[in-house]
Amino acid sequence: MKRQLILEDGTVFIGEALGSDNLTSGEVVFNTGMTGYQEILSDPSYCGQIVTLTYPLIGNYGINREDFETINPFVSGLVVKEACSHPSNFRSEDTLDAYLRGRDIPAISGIDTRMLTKKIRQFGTMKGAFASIDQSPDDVLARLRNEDFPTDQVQRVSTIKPYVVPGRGERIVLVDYGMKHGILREFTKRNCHVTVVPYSTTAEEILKLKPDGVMLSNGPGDPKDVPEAVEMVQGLIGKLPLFGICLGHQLFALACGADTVKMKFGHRGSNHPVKDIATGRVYMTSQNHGYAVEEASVKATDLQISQYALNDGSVEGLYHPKYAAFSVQYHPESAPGPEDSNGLFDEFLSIVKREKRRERVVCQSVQI
Ligand SMILES: NC(=O)CC[C@H](N)C(=O)O
Repeated sequence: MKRQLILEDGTVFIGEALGSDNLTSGEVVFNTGMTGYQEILSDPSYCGQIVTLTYPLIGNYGINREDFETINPFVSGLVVKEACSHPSNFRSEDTLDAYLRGRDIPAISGIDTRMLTKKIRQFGTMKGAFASIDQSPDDVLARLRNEDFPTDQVQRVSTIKPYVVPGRGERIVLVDYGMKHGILREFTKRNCHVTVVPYSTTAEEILKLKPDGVMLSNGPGDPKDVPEAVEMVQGLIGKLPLFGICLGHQLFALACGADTVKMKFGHRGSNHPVKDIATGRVYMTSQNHGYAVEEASVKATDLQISQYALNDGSVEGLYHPKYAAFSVQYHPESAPGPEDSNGLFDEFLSIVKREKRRERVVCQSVQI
């Protein structure tokens, strides 16, 4: 069965229907990873977006139990050149099409994804909608042009209640703005005692939990749509060690007085080179973001830039010179992608332990 993908600028792609028949709309973005479609589909940061995968064959290793980044996906749709219907992998339990249908995610295959990607690169990300073959593109366009991007994505994807993943190590509060489970895995792998809390948790509530450190997760949408999170981060800086990833990095920047901007087409892929200024080392990183911290705005704050993207020079890392707090725009938990920067979790935990020791020394001297 044929299906249409209609872009806000009037471009109409006709391809084959794939996945659910629940025809959605969303922001059309592209990801250049050669593998990792299962992690991409289940990354909550794609909430409200239709993801085009530039690698031409998708679904060839199927869908398995282990590679999900969340159980309930939030992506609005998927666009591929060729969808494989007969996957071959020892872990495969489902086809891409069956997964998409089961999770009510519409998709399209058989369109010129290179042309679509070049359009987005040239004109920037834009809205798009799936439509059945008999729908008039003009009607769909009229509806699409009147639609606003939602601003409540973080609220939609965050956990409703706090929950604990017990461990004998450091006590970490993980603020869930749309957390990829890879982040949780990194902490549990290191024996941490993790309390996952909703996006709207206040600084006071977090301090009451007496954690040793706080992790600000990734998440969908514009960081400026979650002012309560910025306020919460402001209430924690200097009181607890902080580590921010992606949306968490942007919230940390806003909390310190820097600004964020929407990028033309963002960074989404598994091979984005990032340079660390202090060491000169280049890391290949996994990325998925459409906003970035504006470099000029950082200069007016206490923050220091630690890393830059080599492709476009945008800010990729920040740290606070006075307090134990740092952040990165990319994904050190990878999933999918390279694990070059995985050591950042160890670095964070060694900062957490150092701060705990320092506090103990201060407490002992106060008692004396
Ligand atoms: N992966 C993320 O956390 C994305 C952050 C933010 N939603 C952006 O697109 O820039």
